[in-house]
Amino acid sequence: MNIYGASGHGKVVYDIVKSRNLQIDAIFDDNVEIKKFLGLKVTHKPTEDQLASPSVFAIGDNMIRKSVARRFTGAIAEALSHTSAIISDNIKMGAGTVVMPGAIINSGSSIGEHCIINSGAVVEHDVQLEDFVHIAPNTVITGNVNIGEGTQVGTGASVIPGVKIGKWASIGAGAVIIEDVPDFAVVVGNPGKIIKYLNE
Ligand SMILES: CC(=O)SCCNC(=O)CCNC(=O)[C@H](O)C(C)(C)COP(=O)(O)OP(=O)(O)OC[C@H]1O[C@@H](n2cnc3c(N)ncnc32)[C@H](O)[C@@H]1OP(=O)(O)O
Repeated sequence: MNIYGASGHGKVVYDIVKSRNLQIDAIFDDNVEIKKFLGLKVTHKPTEDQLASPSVFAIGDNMIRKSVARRFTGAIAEALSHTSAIISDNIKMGAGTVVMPGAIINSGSSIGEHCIINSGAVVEHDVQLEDFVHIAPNTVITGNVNIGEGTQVGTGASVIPGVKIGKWASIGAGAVIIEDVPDFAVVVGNPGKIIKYLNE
């Protein structure tokens, strides 16, 4: 398979692929200045043959990951998880999603495409995450929470049961979310308060 994104996030995705004993065929990156990644050659213009092998987008920024994924013409990898992650059999996970070391995803949850469930994050039962969501390291999403497309929940944040968070919102590191969050809102603190809205 291929890793698209020769970045810090890409290094952790590399470890996931290695933990599964999968073969890495190529590393892609749009930045022509990046020539090497963990000792491997970086490809800037993939060939048709390379595009036939499934790719995972190792790009931490949700908006950039979406734009790269949407214009990509090659095969896309199935969801990929580190062997140390604990994932219920009773969940759905879309293509391109990555689950980092030590993360937990419990029964009844549904994870969209190209999401990141980062190191040590907990996604409890019956959670629904739309595409391109990032749950940052050590964050806790409790039961029956819904999170819209492209939202990032910052490291160490907690979301109490049943809360709905809109699309392309940004939850600050360490925030405690106890009520619904609208689309594009930036929320920080305990209890979480809206400080601004991101430009649609
Ligand atoms: C493997 C990995 O590395 S995954 C990476 C995961 N990434 C994260 O967890 C990052 C989470 N991001 C944050 O917490 C950011 O601070 C954000 C998104 C909430 C806000 O970022 P910005 O829009 O740049 O806001 P900015 O830094 O200008 O701060 C605005 C105000 O909010 C406050 N603020 C920012 N973040 C927080 C926070 N997490 N908790 C409390 N207050 C905060 C600032 O102190 C500032 O207050 P002031 O106006 O009184 O001075």
